[in-house]
Amino acid sequence: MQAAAAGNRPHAALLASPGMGHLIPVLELGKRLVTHHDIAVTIFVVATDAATTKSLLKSCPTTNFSIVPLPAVDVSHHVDPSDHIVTKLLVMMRHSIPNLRSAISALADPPTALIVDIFGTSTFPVADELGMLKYAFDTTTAWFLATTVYGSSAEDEVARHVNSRTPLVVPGCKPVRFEDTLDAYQAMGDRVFDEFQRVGVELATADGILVNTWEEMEGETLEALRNRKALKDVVRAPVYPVGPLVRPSPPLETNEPNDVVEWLDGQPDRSVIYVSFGSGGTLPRAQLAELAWGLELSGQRFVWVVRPPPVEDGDVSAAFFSLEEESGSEGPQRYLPEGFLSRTHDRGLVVPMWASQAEILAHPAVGGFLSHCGWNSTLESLTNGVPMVVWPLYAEQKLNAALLAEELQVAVRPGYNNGGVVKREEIEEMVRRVMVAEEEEGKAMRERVMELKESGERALSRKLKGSSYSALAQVARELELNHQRVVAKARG
Ligand SMILES: O=c1ccn([C@@H]2O[C@H](COP(=O)(O)OP(=O)(O)O[C@H]3O[C@H](CO)[C@@H](O)[C@H](O)[C@H]3O)[C@@H](O)[C@H]2O)c(=O)[nH]1
Repeated sequence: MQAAAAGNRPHAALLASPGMGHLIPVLELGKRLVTHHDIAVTIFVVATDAATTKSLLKSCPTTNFSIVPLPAVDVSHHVDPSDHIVTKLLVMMRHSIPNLRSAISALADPPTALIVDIFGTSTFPVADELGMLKYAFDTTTAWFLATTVYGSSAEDEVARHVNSRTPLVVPGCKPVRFEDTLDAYQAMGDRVFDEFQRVGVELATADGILVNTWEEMEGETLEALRNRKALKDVVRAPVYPVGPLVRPSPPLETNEPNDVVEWLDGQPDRSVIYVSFGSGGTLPRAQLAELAWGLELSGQRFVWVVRPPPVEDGDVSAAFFSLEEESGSEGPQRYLPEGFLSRTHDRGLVVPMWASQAEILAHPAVGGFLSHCGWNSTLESLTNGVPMVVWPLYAEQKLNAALLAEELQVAVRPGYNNGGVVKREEIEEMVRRVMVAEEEEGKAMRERVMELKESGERALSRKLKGSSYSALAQVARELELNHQRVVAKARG
């Protein structure tokens, strides 16, 4: 834990739900509020893997920035082990409300705003009780935000979408195909659906919603969230696109020895495809084998972060709460095809469980990313100019895949196969389409990615007063005004 935030500037409490995919963008938002907008920040973190969290703290500001872990809550009596990951997260966050309330109340410098990620909206009443402004931070796309809020107000339309497998038409946005829809909608009738619908309702009560996207990335959807009557009526709160907020790769002087980076140093530029399924993704055993074969047949260099297959084949988010290294010495050999590691040892690196992804994607040797398209991984890829093979697994990832492959055309994706195994030939072909330098398609994708990378940089630029910089500056102004009101009231 670092020193408590203090001083006369506005102070915001940020709340991160479990999982690196939520903690990382919340930390980045906090850093930016401190360094660019002179806001003091305290970040409350609900149970996340301690070792990896520690590694993230190295690049955090040392003043006006504190991190407070909230005590772990035992929700085993409130969720079933088979419940969807989204249900588990939402229940954990709800049961963290008393801890959050006492932790905020214990701060010497009381924060005047609460900013929560999308799983933390149930804590808004704490902000109301303590007279704080309340903001949500959508750590994924504007399209997801529009769908979630609209879907919570149009249950009949969602039911039609699910039952007749027709697209969900969210006003002003690209329609959501059933095949790309949110996990929570596909599970209509299960607990996760009701839990998720509640998020949409709570989101609509925020004083503002920050989104990790930018104007050039999702201009049309952002416009719909702002101006289209049908959506504006359900969203109500102003929407602030503040992205792309991504974890920087460590600056050179703080680099620690890293085997993967050393290996990449020896490879030609843009010759390596990086393969990873985010902080919680795993593949069933049969799919792991096909992926190994596909990579081998593609003839391309690769770095692959591998996790053991889940006990239940369908449980593709199995590693979400547990990133423990495997015990025993066999490691990935146990579940990869026999001889794969020795046949590919001169052009491939298999990394068990976790790799320093931000550094890897920033390396010039990396020319493609096969990813589950979690939004942080996506942004890390785009901001490094790396086109993708997108392989969505759960949550809103199919929506992201559609955006990347069809709308932005910076990725290829497997055909729909109803959850079956993607075959080695298809994997080989996708990898080659992105990686082989002579492929026109790959070249065109790379150019589009570079345009997005540059537009993202412009959006964040303080000097150019870019759109995302200005949106966060507006939020900071609101915090400042509220802070002044609170100070004036306290003085009587
Ligand atoms: O070996 C690894 C694996 C992951 N990461 C980092 O962990 C983060 C993973 O985030 P993300 O790519 O968004 O994946 P998830 O952890 O799966 O993210 C959850 O949160 C995202 C943002 O809300 C959603 O888009 C996803 O669907 C949801 O699963 C990224 O910053 C990665 O760089 C590493 O550093 N090393």
